[in-house]
This record gives sequence, structure tokens and C-alpha cells, in this order.
Amino acid sequence: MLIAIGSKNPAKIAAAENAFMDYKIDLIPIDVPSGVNEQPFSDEETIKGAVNRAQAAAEMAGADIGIGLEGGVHQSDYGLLLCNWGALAAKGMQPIIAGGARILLPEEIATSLMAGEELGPVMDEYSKKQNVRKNEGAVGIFTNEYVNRAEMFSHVMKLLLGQYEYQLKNRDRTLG
Ligand SMILES: O=P(O)(O)OP(=O)(O)OP(=O)(O)OC[C@H]1O[C@@H](n2cnc3c(O)ncnc32)[C@H](O)[C@@H]1O
Repeated sequence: MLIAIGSKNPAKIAAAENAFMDYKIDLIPIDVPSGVNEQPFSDEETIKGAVNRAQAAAEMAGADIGIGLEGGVHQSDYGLLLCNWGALAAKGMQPIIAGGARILLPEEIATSLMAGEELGPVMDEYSKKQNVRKNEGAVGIFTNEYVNRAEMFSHVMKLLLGQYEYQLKNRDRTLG
């Protein structure tokens, strides 16, 4: 089975590889536009980015399944939440979506984002590290690495793959 993932980010690729461990697959990482702002600012925008990436990757690679994983932030009454969404696009199915664990971002990070900066560079500056987004991620930094970005996306991938398998098995099922 040919699977295309719409990103070359190693944390995202590792999560997809991990989820499809028991499958015989060829996984092609491919850079595609997310079709949303570089820094998505709501669940809706982040979901849209994930779905766009999944569909574009499947189409460009002529794959059976396209995967899109997208990071963003979402405003809440308590402050700015880190949010991550995934989408799986397969022929003849509506896009399947799943969300990842979320945490509140510290106020100084939120302030930088509200001023128009992007989380990737802000995290590198804050942690004095390089490419946090490709490694432990903001979730890794702020949870003392109990949960890193690849692990968080692995959970999203399991939610996607599980729903995909369920829908395949129950294709002919009707209510009543
Ligand atoms: O290479 P791609 O797949 O584009 O991966 P990305 O990390 O750059 O892009 P995302 O679309 O997942 O995230 C949107 C923005 O938010 C940043 N971001 C999201 N989650 C992050 C995290 O956990 N740690 C650091 N930056 C993050 C990211 O760097 C982007 O600037």
C-alpha cells in the first residue's frame, strides 16, 4: 500500500511509520502546501491545514492514503492552547480527522504569537535549541519530555488509522 505524508518533518514521519508498523507500506514524505497560514490560529484552521495536506499528498503521489499532520494554536478563556490535528484521506471516503493532546502555552510564548511570530522560531529562541519543531516540539519542552512531538503525533496517527480500519470494516453497515 502506498501512503503519502504531506511533510518532511522527522517528528511527523516517525509518528506515521510507528502507526503503520504492522502494515506492509511504502511511505513517501512529500512537501505540500497546507493552504492555511504558516501559524494556524484556531482548531478549524489547523484541521483545514491537516486535511489540505492529506489530500494534496495523496493526489501528488498517486497514493492509496494521504496523511496530513498540522500544528497550531487555539485561543481559550484560559490562554493560548497548543493544538495539533491530523487527517487521513482515502479514495471514496470523507477525510478522517483526529486531534492531539493539548496544553496551555506560557504567557510569554502566547504574547510573541499574538504579536505575529511563529511558534517554531519562538520555541527555538525560548529553549536556546535548534529545530524544536522537528524534535521534541513545544509539547516536549513544556512537559519535561514526558510527551514529545513524535509521541503526541503517534497518538493522533493511531486515532486516524483506527477510525480508517473501523470505517472499512463497517462500510455496509446501515442504521436500524
Ligand atoms: O515541516 P512542516 O510539516 O511544515 O512542519 P512544521 O512544524 O513547520 O509546521 P506545522 O504546520 O506543524 O506547524 C505550524 C507552525 O507552528 C509551529 N509549531 C507547531 N507545533 C510546534 C511545536 O510543537 N513545537 C514548535 N513549533 C511548533 C511550526 O514550526 C510552524 O511554525
